Amino acid sequence: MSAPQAVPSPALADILVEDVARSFGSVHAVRSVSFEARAGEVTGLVGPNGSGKTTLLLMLATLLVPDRGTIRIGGHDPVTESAAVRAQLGWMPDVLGAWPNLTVRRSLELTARLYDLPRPAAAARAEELVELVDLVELADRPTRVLSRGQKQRLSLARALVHDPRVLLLDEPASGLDPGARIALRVLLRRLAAEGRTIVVSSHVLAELDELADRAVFLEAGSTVSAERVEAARVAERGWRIRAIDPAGLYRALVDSGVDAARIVTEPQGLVVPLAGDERAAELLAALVAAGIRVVSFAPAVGDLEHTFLDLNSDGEEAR
Ligand SMILES: Nc1ncnc2c1ncn2[C@@H]1O[C@H](COP(=O)(O)OP(=O)(O)OP(=O)(O)O)[C@@H](O)[C@H]1O
Repeated sequence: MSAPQAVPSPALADILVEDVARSFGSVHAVRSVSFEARAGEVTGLVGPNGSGKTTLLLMLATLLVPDRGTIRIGGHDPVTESAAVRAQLGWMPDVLGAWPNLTVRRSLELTARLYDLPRPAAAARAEELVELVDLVELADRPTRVLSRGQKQRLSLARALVHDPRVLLLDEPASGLDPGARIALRVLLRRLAAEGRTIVVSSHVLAELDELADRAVFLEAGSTVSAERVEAARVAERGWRIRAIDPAGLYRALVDSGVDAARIVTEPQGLVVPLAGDERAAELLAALVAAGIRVVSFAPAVGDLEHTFLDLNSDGEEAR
């Protein structure tokens, strides 16, 4: 992820959100959110619990009316042109509201019929989708028997039924085992490469790091500014270093100016706080020049997680 924050530029935006707000009584769930999402890209929505991600997605999905601001999906307004928006949009909620007694196959057929597909086309689409999300073996079981991860996959299949150009996914990876997560990532990257616009909210930041082309950070219902995100991204973070000779590595780190009191020993290596890629590159060069046989040298957490944690610690200090 090289460009972590979406910067609005309406000409390129497939989804455009400008200064959107929504309250529930006295609770300001979304205070001021602005961002864009582009076709062919996966945009990640990142924020702590209660920061307004689901409320925002519901407004994009035409299911909740904003109190203020502008939303455009492919140029259409979800409030005044909800039919046009729904026709091009697939929505995967965080909890599947399935028809419990219908089979997986029937529930997909029925969803396709609701999108006006004729009966044979709906059956064929259901068949394609159970294969796509790997539910063939469960296709004739009622949806109530599905596990959480299997329900997530059915929910994704339902979102894809009408081959939408825009996909909104609320926590799609939650409940998925590691294999299913990789399959989801591969599928979403493929759908984006086909030119779709994909917005994903997730707490699984390592997952989003590999999936998202850009990220929008939310904090207490507002988008975090690009400047703050960049400052958090380049702030000091732990780098994990492993060498053939750990004791030699430790000595070389101290000789290179790293504060011994801040070196943390972990089973997978020594963790050292470093600010910025330049400093990391210098230290690696110094270790190699000192004859240390370095096996691995990488940030201890991914870009998104580091930025998220740094922004949150900012927020804590401000409170
Ligand atoms: N229908 C509602 N009525 C009252 N308050 C609500 C309603 N929906 C959301 N909220 C409140 O709005 C805030 C934002 O909630 P939202 O579900 O959008 O956050 P989120 O970022 O999706 O959280 P999480 O990561 O936990 O899913 C929370 O304080 C929540 O309690």
